[in-house]
Amino acid sequence: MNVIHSKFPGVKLLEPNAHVDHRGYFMESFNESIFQDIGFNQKFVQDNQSLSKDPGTIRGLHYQLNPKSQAKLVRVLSGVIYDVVVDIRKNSPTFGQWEGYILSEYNLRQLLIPKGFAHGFCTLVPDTQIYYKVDEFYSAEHDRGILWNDPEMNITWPVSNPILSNKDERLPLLKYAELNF
Ligand SMILES: Cc1cn([C@H]2C[C@H](O)[C@@H](COP(=O)(O)OP(=O)(O)O[C@H]3O[C@H](C)C(=O)[C@H](O)[C@H]3O)O2)c(=O)[nH]c1=O
Repeated sequence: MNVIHSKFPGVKLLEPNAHVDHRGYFMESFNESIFQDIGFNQKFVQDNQSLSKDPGTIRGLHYQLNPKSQAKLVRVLSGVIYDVVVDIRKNSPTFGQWEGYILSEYNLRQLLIPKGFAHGFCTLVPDTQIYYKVDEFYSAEHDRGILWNDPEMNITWPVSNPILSNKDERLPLLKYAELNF
């Protein structure tokens, strides 16, 4: 597993070792020992999967409030996404800063996102399916979000008129978001 560090301590891009042969490839898509080796000792308790039919779909930016905040391990089963994290830890020197990464069925990259970050992605091709592990169960009452195109965050998305859920269309700006990290 190759580990690529990001601008945020704790946010890491992971490149699994794919064993390629004439049939295709095999890889260990998750191995707990590797996460212990990189200092991630939380236990994943829930797996999620979503399909976005059209390119230019943005899901996010989402997070759960403490005590139900979630670390996430995101990967792409099929398709390509531009995956974005935003530091929402109020006392962090990088509060409100973001970074984006291309995850795809081709680069097999996975993104490890610790608690304290909002997460969202934009699909770049049709029928993109993502699969991600979280270390805290879903809690609708702790589910929060930040508007994708908040001008202060100024995220450079690959689309300007995305497909959004009704919920995501009405998310607050970061400065009005409820945060307790
Ligand atoms: C997240 C979640 C949702 N749901 C239900 C709630 C809604 O009735 C339905 C769709 O939920 P939502 O529109 O929040 O799904 P996404 O827009 O894909 O949100 C997710 O995508 C962004 C990028 C994330 O990082 C979050 O993990 C997650 O919020 O599934 C559940 O039953 N369990 C869950 O864990």
